[in-house]
Amino acid sequence: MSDLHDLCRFSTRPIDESYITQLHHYLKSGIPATYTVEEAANYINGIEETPSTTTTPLHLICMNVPLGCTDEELEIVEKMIEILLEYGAGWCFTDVNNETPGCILIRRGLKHVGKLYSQIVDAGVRAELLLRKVSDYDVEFIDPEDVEAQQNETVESEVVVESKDSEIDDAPDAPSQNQQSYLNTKLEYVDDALVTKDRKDGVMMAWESDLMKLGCDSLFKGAILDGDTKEMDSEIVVLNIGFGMGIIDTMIQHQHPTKHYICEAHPDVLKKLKDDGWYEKPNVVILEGRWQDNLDELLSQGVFFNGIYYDTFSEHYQDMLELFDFVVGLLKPHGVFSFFNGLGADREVIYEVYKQLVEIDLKTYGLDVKFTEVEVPESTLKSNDKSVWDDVKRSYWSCPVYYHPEARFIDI
Ligand SMILES: C[S@@+](CC[C@H](N)C(=O)[O-])C[C@H]1O[C@@H](n2cnc3c(N)ncnc32)[C@H](O)[C@@H]1O
Repeated sequence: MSDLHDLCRFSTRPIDESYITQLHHYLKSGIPATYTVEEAANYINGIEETPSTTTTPLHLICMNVPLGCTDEELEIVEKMIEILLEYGAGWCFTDVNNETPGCILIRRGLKHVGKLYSQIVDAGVRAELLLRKVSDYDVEFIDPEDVEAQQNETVESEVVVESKDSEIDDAPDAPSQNQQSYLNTKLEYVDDALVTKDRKDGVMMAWESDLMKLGCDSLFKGAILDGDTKEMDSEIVVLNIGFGMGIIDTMIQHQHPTKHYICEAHPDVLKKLKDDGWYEKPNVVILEGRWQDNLDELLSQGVFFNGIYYDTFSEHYQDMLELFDFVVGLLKPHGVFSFFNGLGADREVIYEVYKQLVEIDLKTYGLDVKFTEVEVPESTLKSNDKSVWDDVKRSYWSCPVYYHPEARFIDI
């Protein structure tokens, strides 16, 4: 334990300006804001190997900020967090309990106390935007510690950006991480889920039905031409990307759209579409293959949609950004774009970061996204005795609230 770590434990009260002075002193004297308790312990004990967990000063602050601190003390703690972040403290390092600083605040019931939590979420958004710029411009780092810090952050953030999955133990070529290996993997429809046959990764699960209902309703809101008179479009055309269990597509069919496009890439799912008679439905058009290989054609045909829904598997946030290019070209002026919002959803704080990021990204495409907060079934939380993940190897959800997105062009 170093002096910096001691300071972040708040062993003396009140927490006053002297904390700020000391923090500045340690950081200016060269102690990195990311200096971990594990590194300090190794240093003291003469151990050379790099520790696998990273308990940073930010973790200590979140762990030790007193529950009953005064407003003045809280302001000092917020200032300390601000300073540490300015000095490069990472927002998504994980400690020995696999918790980030934000996770600790949530566990301690401090999510809504002062600005502590939002400071960390904001830092997450900034870090993700910065990392993107760094990768875009291939920036070179001069200080090796900077490289290490960025790499550490990237480890987590790469995991986060998937549309449906994120657990750290997966190899980059695992079906959940790599689209080609997913498409080569056998799938299996079981009772309440679609899973990969060998690993039992959940591709789609019935507990999401209520969320699909929200998605379906959003698509048809894009058919309303005038909010006051409720005048409807004479032709209602919708596109769903990712059939899975066909939950949202069945709901869409019940609304009798003029045309219903379904884009699906996996051969086993396409077989299910055939077996279940989807090819014979008069208003259904099946686009076989990945959306990346199909949507160009729709653009050149001049097809426009009242609603577009996106819910795939084994895709990354970067894929979604590429999809936005098509969305703006394919959506009617009153149209609605929605998607299964599982971005970073296996960790609440990351889920919040991606909620803000996707809002920023959609805005650059002229789309304004509104989120509706929905409580998800308790059975989706792994802490429960009986959970929806019992027979599934990997879970992709661990947040109490779902943020249902509905995006429209900004001036509509
Ligand atoms: C989570 S499921 C969709 C579930 C669906 N929303 C429902 O209500 O049942 C994801 C589906 O997307 C498909 N998929 C994955 N990547 C795709 C891509 N690039 N283009 C089209 N479909 C894709 C998968 O094969 C899978 O059937």
